[in-house]
Amino acid sequence: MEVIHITQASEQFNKEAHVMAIGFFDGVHLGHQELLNHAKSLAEKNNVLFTALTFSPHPDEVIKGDKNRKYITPLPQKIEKMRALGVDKLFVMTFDKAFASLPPADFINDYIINTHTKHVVVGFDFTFGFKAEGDTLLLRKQSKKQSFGLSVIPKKTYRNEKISSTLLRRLIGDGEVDRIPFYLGANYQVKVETGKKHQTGSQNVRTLGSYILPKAGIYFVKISDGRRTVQGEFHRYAEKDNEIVAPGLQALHGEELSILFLSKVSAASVVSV
Ligand SMILES: Cc1cc2nc3c(=O)[nH]c(=O)nc-3n(C[C@H](O)[C@H](O)[C@H](O)COP(=O)(O)O)c2cc1C
Ligand SMILES: Nc1ncnc2c1ncn2[C@@H]1O[C@H](COP(=O)(O)OP(=O)(O)O)[C@@H](O)[C@H]1O
Repeated sequence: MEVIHITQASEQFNKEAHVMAIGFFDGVHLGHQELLNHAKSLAEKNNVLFTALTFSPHPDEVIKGDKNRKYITPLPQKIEKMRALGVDKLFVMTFDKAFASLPPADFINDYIINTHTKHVVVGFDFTFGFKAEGDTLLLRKQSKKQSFGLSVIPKKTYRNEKISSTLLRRLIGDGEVDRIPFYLGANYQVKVETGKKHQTGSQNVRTLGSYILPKAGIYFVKISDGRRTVQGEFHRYAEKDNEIVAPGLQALHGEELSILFLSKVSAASVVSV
């Protein structure tokens, strides 16, 4: 997969025919996966490239000044998930004030028509352009006038709730990590770097990226250094460095580990320790 960072609002960034999925895609959850898989099968059927257009940072960082925004998948992890789903080219558009003020019609001309997009795939609630004035109805109208194909993916739900990055952020924040796989398709994973070891056997860790972390508490996790995976604990503190307990894993200072959140240790078992 090729990753193409775009910073110029009307730069010509692609010359080959392609089917393009558009969205922010934080988490690349099961709703996003359905959309991306649809784009992939259309691209394969038509023998053209499968591409995705995403943004960085999140529009809210620019529009609402939400500077310390946390993500389910910071950009490097989103890139890895896109690669795994078979995206041929990933366009990462820098979301800045200039881009945010682009009228919907200009977005269609500069990013869909001028980049040789044969078909666009978005979800039912996709919005775009200045003040988010563009929607799927406008895209449908323009797709007929400007001769590009359009698929609008219906809402994917789980137990009558829309699978969304907002819901996932809430579940992670509330520590309900055992419910994450129903929406994300996998357990929640974060990358950390190890720090100081304590005599009790625990070790400080700091996240490698702007991840959302579950609320303070103790979590059952799987910890991997890329060679070995062990079951352990993640101790999430509100006011001091987070720690892991990873029996059998001899992590040095400054090692990169991945943490897979399985469940929250129950309040009762915390008390009995
Ligand atoms: C060209 C362009 C301009 C945008 N301008 C605004 C804006 O002025 N205000 C806003 O709230 N969102 C704006 N957005 C963000 C979109 O409404 C939307 O959040 C973004 O395209 C990601 O779509 P998704 O959330 O469906 O993945 C803009 C998006 C694009 C592509
Ligand atoms: N549950 C879902 N079902 C269908 N499409 C979805 C779903 N969730 C998001 N999408 C689509 O995926 C793209 C990215 O959406 P985004 O806003 O990043 O996700 P979310 O709504 O989860 O925050 C958009 O085109 C959006 O309409």
